[in-house]
Amino acid sequence: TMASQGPRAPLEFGGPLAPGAAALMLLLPATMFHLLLVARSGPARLLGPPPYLPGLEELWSPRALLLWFAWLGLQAALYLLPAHKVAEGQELKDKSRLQYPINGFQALVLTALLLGLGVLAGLPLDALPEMLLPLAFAATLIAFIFSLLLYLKSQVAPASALAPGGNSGNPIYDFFMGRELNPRIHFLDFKYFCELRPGLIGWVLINLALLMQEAELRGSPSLAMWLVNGFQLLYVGDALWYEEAVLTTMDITHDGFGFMLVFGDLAWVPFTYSLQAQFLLHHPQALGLPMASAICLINAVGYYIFRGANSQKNTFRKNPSDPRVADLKTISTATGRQLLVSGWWGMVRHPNYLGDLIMALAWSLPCGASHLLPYFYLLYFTALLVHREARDERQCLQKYGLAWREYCQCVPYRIVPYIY
Ligand SMILES: NC(=O)C1=CN([C@@H]2O[C@H](COP(=O)(O)OP(=O)(O)OC[C@H]3O[C@@H](n4cnc5c(N)ncnc54)[C@H](OP(=O)(O)O)[C@@H]3O)[C@@H](O)[C@H]2O)C=CC1
Ligand SMILES: CC(C)=CCC[C@@H](C)[C@H]1CC=C2C3=C(CC[C@@]21C)[C@@]1(C)CC[C@H](O)C(C)(C)[C@@H]1CC3
Repeated sequence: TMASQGPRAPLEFGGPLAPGAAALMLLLPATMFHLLLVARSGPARLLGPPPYLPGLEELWSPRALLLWFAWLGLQAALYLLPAHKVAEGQELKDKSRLQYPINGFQALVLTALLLGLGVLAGLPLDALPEMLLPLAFAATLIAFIFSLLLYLKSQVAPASALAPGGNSGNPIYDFFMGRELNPRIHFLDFKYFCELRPGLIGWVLINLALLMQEAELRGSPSLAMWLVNGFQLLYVGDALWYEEAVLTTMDITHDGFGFMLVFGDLAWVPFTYSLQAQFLLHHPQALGLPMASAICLINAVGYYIFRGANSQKNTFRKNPSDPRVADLKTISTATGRQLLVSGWWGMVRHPNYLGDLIMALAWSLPCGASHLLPYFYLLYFTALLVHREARDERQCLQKYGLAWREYCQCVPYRIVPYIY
């Protein structure tokens, strides 16, 4: 059936004109290439001009495109392997629930095993850092083409399959936000697959390749490089271990799958989230044990809050009488669902964001204080989470009305206690 226009939602990124979707579609790839170029330049100035503008011959490489297809094929094959659990997503508009395989951690381990065997057999993993520019260019091309295919696919999707936010009727805005909520072919759910597999695992793979190249260059990887690799591997391992929790995030339940998420998942995450390791390869930092221990402590505190808060909410949402959460104070809402007002969710309204931000700081600190560049992730992530918090707040107010206002009165701070 042809899609009829579903309910119109307010535009979430300021409409199709600058600083809206069209501008972001240029700005996001431009920022990614800027970061890639600046990280390898001597001065490494985040706010300065890029050291040079690369020609097409430096960006375009059929080998890089082939590598991407091989990587996507490998991850899709691992996704389609039998899973120990198949989870059900949230209820959709038509009252149905989609099924999702829970085998992301297995995919991470199998990827590591396959790559380990590959390296033993002579796979030149340390050649990857040299290919970052063409790989990022290939990812950008794939993101544009894939988003276009998804936009076309959404034209033949039933109205009930459309996302609330990507259905404005403006083609540029809808291409950016994504029209269809959960585009999939049979069991292969594109958004769920892209959010957790090729980009996230690609990110730690790029980090590892940078570590190996540093070892080749300087005899052994630096302590700073070990810390960045370890912290970010923990983050990605955690995301895949608790994979099922992603099914309740707004990306899966509310946002369409358009250029923003496709580019975010496939290009932005692997190539900009690995910025600290890229910086360290070209700008080695001396890091003493006392400072390294302090940074590990900061990461551990951040992880403790992040995991504690996310697990507490997930446990509560699955079963409010679970003994681990049964003693927490709650507010009842008209929907029949309850809101936690003590424990982590009584400290601030988004304790998980706070933990995530503390970890972001710990990922930058090993890079020293001489440059702003390695702190880019912290700055971008603060902006992303402030914006995300505002969107979630709007959605919760709509869902829970007065009960949400009562929660805001009981827990007045959003992310940082007594500050914000
Ligand atoms: N590294 C990265 O680039 C990014 C990381 N993240 C991380 O992803 C994780 C998920 O974040 P996100 O999807 O934004 O949202 P959350 O996991 O914070 O979920 C928000 C939802 O939780 C429920 N909720 C809110 N308050 C309460 C309460 N007091 N008691 C019970 N339930 C409550 C509401 O949904 P309901 O009531 O319907 O259950 C609300 O919509 C976070 O840890 C975040 O830091 C996010 C974006 C990018
Ligand atoms: C600037 C730009 C292109 C924005 C797109 C935003 C995306 C990069 C992020 C939106 C939500 C994300 C999440 C994660 C990664 C970044 C994106 C895709 C996430 C998979 C990271 C790991 C976490 O543990 C998580 C699973 C909770 C998280 C989910 C949201």
